Order: sequence, then C-alpha cells, then structure tokens
Amino acid sequence: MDKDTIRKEMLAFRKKIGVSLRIQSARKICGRITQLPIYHKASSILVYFSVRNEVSLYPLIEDAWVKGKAVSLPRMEQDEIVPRLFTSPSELEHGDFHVLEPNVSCEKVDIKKIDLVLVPGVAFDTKGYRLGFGKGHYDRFFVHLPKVYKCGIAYDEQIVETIYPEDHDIPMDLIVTPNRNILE
Ligand SMILES: Nc1nc2c(c(=O)[nH]1)N(C=O)[C@@H](CNc1ccc(C(=O)N[C@@H](CCC(=O)O)C(=O)O)cc1)CN2
Ligand SMILES: Nc1ncnc2c1ncn2[C@@H]1O[C@H](COP(=O)(O)OP(=O)(O)OP(=O)(O)O)[C@@H](O)[C@H]1O
Repeated sequence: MDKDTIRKEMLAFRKKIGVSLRIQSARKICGRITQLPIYHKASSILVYFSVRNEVSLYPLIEDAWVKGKAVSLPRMEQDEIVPRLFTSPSELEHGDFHVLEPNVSCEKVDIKKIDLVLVPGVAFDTKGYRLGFGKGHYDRFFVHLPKVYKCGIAYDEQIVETIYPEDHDIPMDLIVTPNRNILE
C-alpha cells in the first residue's frame, strides 16, 4: 500500500456512504466532541464545512454558537488556510475546491487565539498521522501554530495502520470517530 492507494480506497469508501450513516456518524462524533474537556475550555475553534461525504460538523457548530464560542472556517487565500469567522450560512461562498468558505467580509480570526482545530482527512493512522488531498494545506497551516490542539475527524473505516508519514506530516493530538477516541 502507498499514500495514493489509501487515498483512492478511502475516497471510494466515502462515495458509498448513505445518508442515514452520514447523519448518524455526524451526531455521534459531535456528541463525543462536546464531551471533551478541551472543547469545554475552548473559546475559539476552527472547524470545516464538509464536502464529498466528509463527516459533517454542523451539529457541533450549532452547539458552539449556543455556547458563545467563536467558530471559524478555513478560507483559501493564496493557497494558504486563512481562518475567518463563521456566523451565518448566508456569508458562505464556494471556494476553489467547491468547499463553502466564509466570504472576504467575514472577520479574520487571530490564529494565536484558536484553542482547537477539527481537521478533516481522507485517512488517519493509529499514531495520529493524517492523509489529506495531497496539497499539504493543513500541514503548512500547522507550522504557524504548532501548539494548537488538533483533533482529526473520520469514519471508523478511515483509520488505517499507517499512512506512511513523511517529515512534514504533523500528527493529531486526538482522532474522533463515531465509535472511538484514538490517542486519548
Ligand atoms: N471540508 C474541507 N474543507 C477544507 C479542506 C478539506 O479537506 N475539507 N482543506 C484541506 O486541505 C482545505 C481546502 N483544500 C481542499 C483541497 C482539495 C479538496 C478536494 O476535495 N479535492 C478533491 C477534488 C478536487 C476537485 O474538485 O477538483 C481531490 O483532490 O480529489 C478539498 C479542499 C481547507 N478547507
Ligand atoms: N510544512 C511544509 N512546508 C512546505 N511544503 C509542505 C509542508 N508540508 C507539506 N508540504 C508539501 O505539500 C505536499 C502534500 O503533502 P501531503 O501529501 O502530506 O498532503 P496531505 O496532508 O495529504 O494533504 P492536505 O493537507 O492538503 O489535505 C507535499 O508534496 C509536501 O512537499
């Protein structure tokens, strides 16, 4: 196995997921996150807006809003992740990869104040390493905030033994799936 093979298999798996498993998984994962002490303490969180059958974090976003946390989403600017505040779906627009992103009128969020980042992935391994779309966006972003708490989000089937990490790969602190918390 190599990175490209894992990527292909996992994307094929995600394509097959039905709506009920998707909704159930999102609920379970968001329920697990709301129980984490790091989530309770966090006042600023960077989440993602799901695409192509990624686990949806919408239930968590609503919980975070209710609790008065600052919720930001990545906006791609010059190929870099720039977190901007997410306050309403009406302020979203489609970015380069058809991902919904905050528009330029949304406030930029001070990355030093972010307490928790929920990270989408194509696969994760049991040591916390992440495989994404191969563009290195999150790895390059984490270089700017090495100490932030990084929580990978995935379906159980997306957990593999190794993703063959390279020097630039930055491991997660925790991975949450519908049925387990890995590395906790
Ligand atoms: N929901 C979500 N938001 C995110 C990411 C992500 O992986 N998921 N990103 C993570 O970096 C950044 C945006 N970069 C992305 C890079 C590639 C693709 C993607 O879906 N690529 C597919 C298809 C591309 C296409 O439509 O042409 C691919 O490469 O197969 C998505 C986001 C920040 N926001
Ligand atoms: N810190 C970094 N500085 C410069 N380039 C980097 C850095 N991290 C990763 N890259 C580059 O990004 C490319 C993609 O890396 P990798 O295959 O690990 O991406 P990925 O984690 O799967 O994808 P993504 O983060 O976009 O979802 C690599 O070719 C690598 O050289």
